[in-house]
Amino acid sequence: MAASRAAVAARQARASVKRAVNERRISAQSVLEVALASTESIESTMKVRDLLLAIPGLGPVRVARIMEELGISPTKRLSGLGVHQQVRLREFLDRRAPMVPAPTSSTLVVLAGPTAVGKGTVSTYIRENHPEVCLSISATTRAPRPGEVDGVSYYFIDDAEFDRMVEAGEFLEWAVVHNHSRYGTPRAPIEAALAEGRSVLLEIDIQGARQVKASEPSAVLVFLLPPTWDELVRRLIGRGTESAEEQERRLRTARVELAAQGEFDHRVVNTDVQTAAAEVVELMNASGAGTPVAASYRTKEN
Ligand SMILES: Nc1nc2c(ncn2[C@@H]2O[C@H](COP(=O)(O)OP(=O)(O)O)[C@@H](O)[C@H]2O)c(=O)[nH]1
Ligand SMILES: Nc1ncnc2c1ncn2[C@@H]1O[C@H](COP(=O)(O)OP(=O)(O)O)[C@@H](O)[C@H]1O
Repeated sequence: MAASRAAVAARQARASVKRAVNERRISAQSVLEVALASTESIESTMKVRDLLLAIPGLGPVRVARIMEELGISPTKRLSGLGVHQQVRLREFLDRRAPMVPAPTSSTLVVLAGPTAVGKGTVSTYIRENHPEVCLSISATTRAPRPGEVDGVSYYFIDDAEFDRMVEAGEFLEWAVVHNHSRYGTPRAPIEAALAEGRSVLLEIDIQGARQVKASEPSAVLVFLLPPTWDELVRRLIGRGTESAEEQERRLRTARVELAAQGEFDHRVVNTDVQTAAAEVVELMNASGAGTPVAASYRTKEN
C-alpha cells in the first residue's frame, strides 16, 4: 500500500517536472543535469522519451526519430543512460536550446499558402498533436461541408451576421476568398489567448495574412509551399472538391499567390505533413526570432 502511494507520488512529481519543462519554467538541460547528479532525484526516474516529449514543439514522431539518432532505446530512463548517450543527449539539448527561448511574449503566427498546398491538413495535425497551440476559428458565410462542425471547423454565419461583425470591428481581418464567400478572424479570442501568454495560429488566405501584418507588425507570417508545382496540381485534383473549371481558376490564382512568398517571414515546404507541422510549431516557439527557413523552390515555369 505504502509502496503504491509512493509510486503515485513519484508519478505526480514526474508529471509536474514535465509540465515545468513544457511551460519553459525550467530547461530540459537542467532536468538532465539534476538526474545525472543524483540517483535519488525524481528526475533520474524520468524516461528520456518523456523529457523530450515535454519540450515544446516536439511530438511523438520526431522524438522517436531523435532517440533513434541518439542511439537511446525508447524505454530508457535518465538514470540508465550510458556515458556516450549522456554526451549525445546533452549535445542535442544544447543544439535545441536556441529554439526554446526564455518565456517572453506570445506570438501571433499566420499560416498561408496557395490552394491545396495542405494548409488545412497541416493545421488539423497541429490541432490534434500540439494542444499547447491555440488555433483560431474563423467565421465564414460559406455553407458547412459534410462532417464540418459549427464552432470547430468554422463559425458558420449568414451575410447579415458577417456584416454586423464587420461594422462592429469584431474581425482582426476578413476577405472574400476564391471570389465566393467571406471569411474573417474574430478578434476577441485571439486577444484573450495572447494576453494569457499563449501563441496563436491563424490559417487564412494571403490577403488576410497581409492585413494581419499591416495591423500587427509583430505577427510572424509563414508561407506553406508544395514540394513541386506538379504535386500541387496533383493535390488539388486528388482532393476532388472542385470542378475542373474551378480547379483551373484556383491554379491561376495559385501562381500569383506563389509569387507573394517573398513577403513572408518564413517558408515551410509541405512534403510530409508531420514534418511541416513540426516546423511550423518550432517557428511559433521561436517567436520569429530565428533566421528565416530557407526553402529552395521554383515553379516549373521560372
Ligand atoms: N482571410 C481569411 N481567409 C481565411 C479565413 N479562414 C479560412 N480562410 C481561407 O479561406 C480559404 C478557403 O478555405 P475553405 O473554405 O476551408 O476551403 P479550402 O480552399 O478547401 O481550404 C483557405 O485558403 C483558407 O486559408 C479567415 O478567417 N480569413
Ligand atoms: N504532405 C502531404 N502529402 C500528400 N498529400 C497532402 C499533404 N498535405 C496535404 N495533402 C493532401 O492535399 C490535399 C489538399 O490539402 P488541404 O489541406 O485541403 O489544402 P488547403 O487547405 O491548403 O487548401 C488534400 O487531399 C490533402 O489530403
